[in-house]
Amino acid sequence: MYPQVRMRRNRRTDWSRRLVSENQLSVNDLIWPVFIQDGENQKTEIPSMPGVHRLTIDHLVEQAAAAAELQIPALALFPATDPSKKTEGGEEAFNPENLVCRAVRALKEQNLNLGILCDVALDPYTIHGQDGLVKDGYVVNDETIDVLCQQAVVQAEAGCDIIAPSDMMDGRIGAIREALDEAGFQYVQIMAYAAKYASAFYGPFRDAVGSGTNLGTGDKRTYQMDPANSDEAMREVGLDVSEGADMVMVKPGMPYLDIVRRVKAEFEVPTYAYQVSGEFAMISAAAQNGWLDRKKCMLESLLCFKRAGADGVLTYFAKEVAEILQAG
Ligand SMILES: NCC(=O)CCC(=O)O
Ligand SMILES: [Mg+2]
Repeated sequence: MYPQVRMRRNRRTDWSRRLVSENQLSVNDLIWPVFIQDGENQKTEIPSMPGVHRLTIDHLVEQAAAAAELQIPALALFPATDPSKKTEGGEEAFNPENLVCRAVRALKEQNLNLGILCDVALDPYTIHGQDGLVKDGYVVNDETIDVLCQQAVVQAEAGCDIIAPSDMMDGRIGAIREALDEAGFQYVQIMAYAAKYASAFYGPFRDAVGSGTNLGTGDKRTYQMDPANSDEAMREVGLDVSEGADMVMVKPGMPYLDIVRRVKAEFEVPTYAYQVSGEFAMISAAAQNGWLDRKKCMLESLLCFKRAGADGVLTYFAKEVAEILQAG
């Protein structure tokens, strides 16, 4: 067709590039994961996530107000549990006075226009670092679900807006939906970690919440998905949607954009990607070395989630990106 067709014609000027642009990143696409710890007026640096800190509740409240001001729609809370509170059965998960419930109540008191998302899984609370109860070396499904339902209900009681089961037990979405409804929380949303892979990209997160040392040389391959699989992700998402998930998530993000694309195309439900700690660490570390442009790579990686079909992204860059987007 050349020279009649010249693809470069539309790319020649800034205004034309903007005119033909197919996707955009907006502040409305961001969910900000935040690490929390016990204590007062403390921030603890996470060495494998440069610039990210674990915050005590007072600092969390400040950061949440800043996030709401920037119009970030939601925050996801991740507690670093005091090791003395970890047990074989993870009972601290359903203690209404646990760190995450206290943090949610403190945030809700502020009446911010900001959704609060809490994970449901036992890994922050167990000695072995697994997401469920362990019997004879195996993470047992149905017994775990009973505990997850209790955890979901105490989090909803504290004021959590979005319950996000990240455990990958079979059947937990339906069971948690029923438990929430029975407890009177018909309007608490569920974002299912529907296609969560057994990934090596979670390393820095486990440093941040302190579950890595508990997990040791263990892994989560009997419940999280094999990175080799894609059809299986469609079955997982289909089940979670049929059990009542309001939104679904694919995790990790960048190496799994094909999964995001398939989920959005096949199910047409609100679909999110989690740009996980290892992805954050890669971009941050390369930028610190002067090997990548931090701002450009951050924005490009997030735009690409949108192009793949994600309706939003959980990203540790959320606040930084929101500041850039709001500045125009
Ligand atoms: N359930 C939450 C996570 O496991 C986050 C993983 C990460 O950011 O690496
Ligand atoms: Mg599943």
